[in-house]
Amino acid sequence: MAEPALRIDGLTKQFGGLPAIADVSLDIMPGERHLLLGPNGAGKTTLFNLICGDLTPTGGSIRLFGSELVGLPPRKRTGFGLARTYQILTLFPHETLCRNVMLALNGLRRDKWRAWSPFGADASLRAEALAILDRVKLADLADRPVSQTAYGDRRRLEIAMALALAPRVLLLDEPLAGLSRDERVMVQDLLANLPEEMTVVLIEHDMDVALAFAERITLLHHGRVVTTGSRADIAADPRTREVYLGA
Ligand SMILES: Nc1ncnc2c1ncn2[C@@H]1O[C@H](COP(=O)(O)OP(=O)(O)OP(=O)(O)O)[C@@H](O)[C@H]1O
Repeated sequence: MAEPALRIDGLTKQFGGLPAIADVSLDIMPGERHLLLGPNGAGKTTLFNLICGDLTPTGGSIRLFGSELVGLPPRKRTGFGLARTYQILTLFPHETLCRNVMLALNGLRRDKWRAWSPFGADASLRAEALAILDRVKLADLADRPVSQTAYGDRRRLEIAMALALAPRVLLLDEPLAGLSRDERVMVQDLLANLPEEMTVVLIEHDMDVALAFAERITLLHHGRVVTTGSRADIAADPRTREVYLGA
């Protein structure tokens, strides 16, 4: 059997005495579209924070294509092929959209400190950034500062910056939150056309979108995995109803 893209084993995170993630084990296979489902406070964002290194687990292991991530700083994890978007925007507001993407691309380049090639004048880097902005239909706004763009544009820019990292595993935290109807269609279309080999883990509260996208689903509740399975498995499982209805 192929090696999982992401193998989480016995993962635990306590805040004070309370476990936000409790003994979570989960395999996500290469190219899988995986949805993390669960009511508010279930631990979905905490799990993302642990995977990308914004939080340190109390115990357990997280392997990306066999390499242990626990103990590595977030930048190193990016180098292994991991990228994420945040519910809270993390952009450089006074830089243009194009320069934001160039900065993301530049972070991957080995020759980033080449003193004789001023960053802003790097034509190939700019062309690459423009191509990525085009994928999220933002090429028209390339030279506008982020601070002068609408919320929906920023959310799409954030996805563009994650794509600029050419990730093998992409974590998307509510990519549709706060978007207009047109923008939602645009992002849904973008999600549907991500490279097949890219593994995507999604947190999304819009069930229609989430279920249309995901092949496998993990239901979390109180920081624990209740069940993992296909859409049909999760829909038929009485525990799904119990978790959502608090029965
Ligand atoms: N930095 C923190 N300090 C203390 N407790 C935290 C911290 N971050 C999360 N928690 C707690 O961990 C639990 C899980 O929160 P988390 O944000 O991961 O849930 P979630 O499933 O992403 O919820 P939502 O759907 O509302 O975003 C909650 O009880 C939350 O209060």
